[in-house]
Amino acid sequence: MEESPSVKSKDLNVAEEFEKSGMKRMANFVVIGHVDHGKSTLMGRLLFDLNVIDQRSIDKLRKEAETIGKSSFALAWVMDQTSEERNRGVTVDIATNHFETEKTRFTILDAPGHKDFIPNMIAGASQADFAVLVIDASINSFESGLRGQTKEHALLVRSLGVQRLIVAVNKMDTISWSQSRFEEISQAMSTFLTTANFSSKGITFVPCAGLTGENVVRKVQTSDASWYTGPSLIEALDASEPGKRHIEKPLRLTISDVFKGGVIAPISISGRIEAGSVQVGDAILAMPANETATVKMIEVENKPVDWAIAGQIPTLHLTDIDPIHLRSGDIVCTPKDPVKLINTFTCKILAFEHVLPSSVDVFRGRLHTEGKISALLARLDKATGEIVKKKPRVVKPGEVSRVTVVLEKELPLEVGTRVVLREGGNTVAAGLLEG
Ligand SMILES: Nc1nc2c(ncn2[C@@H]2O[C@H](COP(=O)(O)OP(=O)(O)OP(=O)(O)O)[C@@H](O)[C@H]2O)c(=O)[nH]1
Repeated sequence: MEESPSVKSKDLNVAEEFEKSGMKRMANFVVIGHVDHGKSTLMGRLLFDLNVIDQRSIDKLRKEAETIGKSSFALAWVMDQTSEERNRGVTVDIATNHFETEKTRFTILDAPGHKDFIPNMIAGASQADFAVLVIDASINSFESGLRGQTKEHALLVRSLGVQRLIVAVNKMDTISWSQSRFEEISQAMSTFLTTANFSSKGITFVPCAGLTGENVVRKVQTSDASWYTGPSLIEALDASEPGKRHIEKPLRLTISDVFKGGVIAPISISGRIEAGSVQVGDAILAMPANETATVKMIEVENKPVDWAIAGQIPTLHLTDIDPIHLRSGDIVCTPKDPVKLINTFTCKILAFEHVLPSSVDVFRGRLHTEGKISALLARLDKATGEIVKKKPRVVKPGEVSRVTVVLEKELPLEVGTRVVLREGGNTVAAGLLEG
């Protein structure tokens, strides 16, 4: 009789297997920016020019787009795949797509720009090694984006641990590839981003036009752009070092999708492994439900594999669990070293708004609960983390402080987890759990 996969792959040393496999390095990036600045079009163009999608599919999309009078949306539709998104013309959830260069296997997490969808963006950003911030260079658009989501998104991804940013200064075709406009935008963004704790080494500005494809994969040809000698978007992406993989740590996976009633197993989940690894046959623990399950099969990018490691976004087909215990946003961990459920913690926050002891919604990725900031413990020096003032009365936007948060419902949280605090639909602060 053939050995079952669970016996075959049990007790592999996944870190060693990974070394041996010679697998390409992996990088996940999130695409952020103000609504309509061209995120989906830019990513659609990237996939199209890298031959990830063929001309026939694009023609089909264009035809469909024309029937509803939105032909310029065809490229964006490559990313915004669901019909709900098409009808509304905005991205409503995280779309993932893959492509590769000689060096790297990339996963694009396309986050929506619409204001109401910030929780989804938080979920995307918490899975990202770096971010592509798309800015519409055309007259007035950059400025209105700055008042809109451009700054908030940049602050959010930074507070979720993203250190590297590629700023795609997009729609350059609408301003005849104006060097002075590109420089004006780069200058204004640099000033803002360095005060938001990005190091200037971690930021690259790339002028491009997603709609025409100039300087995305193809170098820009027009003589208007002869002043530009820097990288194309794909070159800038390839030059980005992915974050460190925590393969040796205990398993932590955040569920982004749950699929019920599959052929392989009654329930399947997918999500990014933040730390550790998982192999076929493993027992896992789902939190906050605190229920165990068995991994029957693992797929990465639709191919069955024996194991998956930190940085990958696998689908796990599970048995021995009631599907009601698994929801998007939940955490999967190893029962040997589980993440604990807690209802009080201290965290270091970066304030986006004035922060006072008050009620807040606390997000860990998509998982969230109501709670309150019960105490402002100290204001901290941004660079050194040292205490500047004990028990401040209020924390101002841009300041870093240590606060105590009390939750109404327990959440699976541990030291080093990123949380976002929101109030009445606005992000007031983002922070790092300290204890
Ligand atoms: N001229 C020009 N138009 C562009 C370019 N890129 C995008 N557009 C247009 O800008 C509009 C918005 O583009 P999208 O890609 O849907 O923008 P988005 O940022 O993904 O929007 P959301 O998904 O709603 O957040 C569409 O009409 C695009 O055709 C560009 O490089 N040049």
